[in-house]
Parts: sequence; C-alpha cells; structure tokens
Amino acid sequence: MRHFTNVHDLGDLKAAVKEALEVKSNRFAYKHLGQDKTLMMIFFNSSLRTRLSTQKAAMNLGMNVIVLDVNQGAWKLETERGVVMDGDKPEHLLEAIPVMGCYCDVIGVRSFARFESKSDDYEEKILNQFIRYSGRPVFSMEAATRHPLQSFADLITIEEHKKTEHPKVVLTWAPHPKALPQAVPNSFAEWINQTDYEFVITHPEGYELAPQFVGNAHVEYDQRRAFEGADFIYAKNWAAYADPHYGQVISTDRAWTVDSEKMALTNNAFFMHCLPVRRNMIVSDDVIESPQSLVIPEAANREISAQVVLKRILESL
Ligand SMILES: CCC[C@H](NC(C)=O)C(=O)O
Ligand SMILES: NC(=O)OP(=O)(O)O
Repeated sequence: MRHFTNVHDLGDLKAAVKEALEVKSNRFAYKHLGQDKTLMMIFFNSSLRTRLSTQKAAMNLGMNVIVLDVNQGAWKLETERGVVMDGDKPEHLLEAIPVMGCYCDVIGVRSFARFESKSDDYEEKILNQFIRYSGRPVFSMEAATRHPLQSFADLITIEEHKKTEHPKVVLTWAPHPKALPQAVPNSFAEWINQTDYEFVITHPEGYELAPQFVGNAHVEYDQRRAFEGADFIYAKNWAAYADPHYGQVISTDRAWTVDSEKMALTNNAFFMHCLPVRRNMIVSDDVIESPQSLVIPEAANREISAQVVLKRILESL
C-alpha cells in the first residue's frame, strides 16, 4: 500500500480486521519492518489520540519518529500557488513539502477542512499536495473530508463487540458550539457502507452529508425512531455541508444530546465516539460513563489501526 487516505486503500475489510486483531495480539513482532525508517507526522491542527497512537504504532514497528506542528515552530506556510508572498507567510508549501520528504520515509498529515472553499476542502487540496510533491508514501491523520485511521479503529471496535452478524449501527448528529468538520462522519459512513451492517444516519434537516458518503445508508430525521433497536450508537457533531450553509452551525439543539432515555430505546446499544467529546452537549455523563460506553477501547484501537496501515506501507517500500 503506497498511500492511505480512504477505505478503498485497505482492500478487503474482513482481511484487514483479521490482520488488525493479529497485530493487536502480537504488536511487537514486526520491529524489523521499521528499522532505520523514519515516520514524519505533520499537524496543521490539534491532536491527542492521533498524535500519541500513531507515534506508539510507529515505535511498535521499530521506526524513528519526527513530529512537526506546522503552526508552532515552523514557518507559516502559503498554500495558494501564484500568490505574491509579501504578507505574513515566509515559506510556500511547494518548497516545504519536498524538503520534509527529504528527512523521512513515510509521512502522516493532519489538515482539517478550512471551510473557506468547499471545492478546496472536498478536492483535498492540502493532502493531495503532500501526495504529489513529497516523494513519499502519505497517509491521512484526518484530512478535510475523511479520518480513515479513526474509521478503521471504529470498525475493529464494532467487530470486537458485535453480538449479531449484522448489527444495526446508527450515526447520530449531536450539538456542539463550534463548526466541526464532516471528516469523521463522512469517513464512518464510507466504511460502514462497505460492511453488511444495517446502517442509519440521523440528524436534523439541513445537516445532510455529501451523497458520495451517505451512499445506501437510511437517513432518518427522527432521532428516537433511528435509535429503536440499535446495537451501536456512534455520536458525532458536524457543521452543515449543504449550500448555502457550508461550514456553519445551524443548530445547537440539545434535544439531540444522547442521554439514557434515548439509549433505552435501543437494543442495549454500545455507545461510541471518536473523542474529544463535549460532555452534556454530545452525550450525557451517565451514558459516556456507562458499561455500554466503548470510547476508551475505541481510542485504544487507534494504535492498532495505525500499526496495520504503517505495516502495510513499510511492506511496500
Ligand atoms: C477526531 C475529531 C477531530 C475534530 N474535533 C474537533 C473538536 O475539532 C473533528 O470533529 O473532526
Ligand atoms: N479521535 C481523534 O482523532 O482524536 P485526536 O483529534 O485527539 O487525535
């Protein structure tokens, strides 16, 4: 595998999950793969889980790791070609990217949607420049439209905990005071649509995700009806995608907060969230603290999803 940016890069998902569970049970068995190889992790945005789990995965594989927070310590980067650089940005991405590629063997990039241009975001303008100009294998640590390392960890977690072969999985919007990217819900939908689960997406009108990600999922505007009989509840906030409200918060209705009363409508469902989560906006304290909450094992599986991705990239070098 050269690059990892979406579900299709992993090929057969059942095989990928099987490999992940093997790695999970013997995670230090592959140190030879990463010997004398360097991972460079580049962050345009904040991170806790991705930063720590991906570094841990690289160390499990014997890799050296360099972490760069672009907006803290590096030069502010111009990303637009053709701009006269007489402002506050002393360096262009088109030099910085190949330079960074000189110092490593594999590059991970986090670059969220900027909500300035839907086309720039949905064409993955920043991530694709790293793929085009770094000369190295590149994987997404959450880009503008997807978060594949998270979605792979989510799938591993569901496969580890499902009680039926074809569980009902519900992706529910929940309120948040800030305009958050569509990357996590897009990616979760893209991955779950590749499974044979029953998949329902529920959100207020106006929060429809891009059709390419919704796929064959059933969209239900009545959250309570969506929760009926569910086996997994995956909560996440996202800003509006549809024009003219792209990137905007059009609701902070806390009637959509996931609480025990709503969870009682489900088939004793597990609760999932990628974290970080705003308690009592997205989910009530008692639900995220309940025995049905998988948020911690879900976060732990980020080390495993990253290790499988890095392992496959190293095997292809
Ligand atoms: C993993 C989630 C990262 C980011 N969350 C925030 C709070 O910016 C998001 O919603 O995409
Ligand atoms: N879920 C996730 O990617 O968390 P961070 O944003 O903390 O990396």
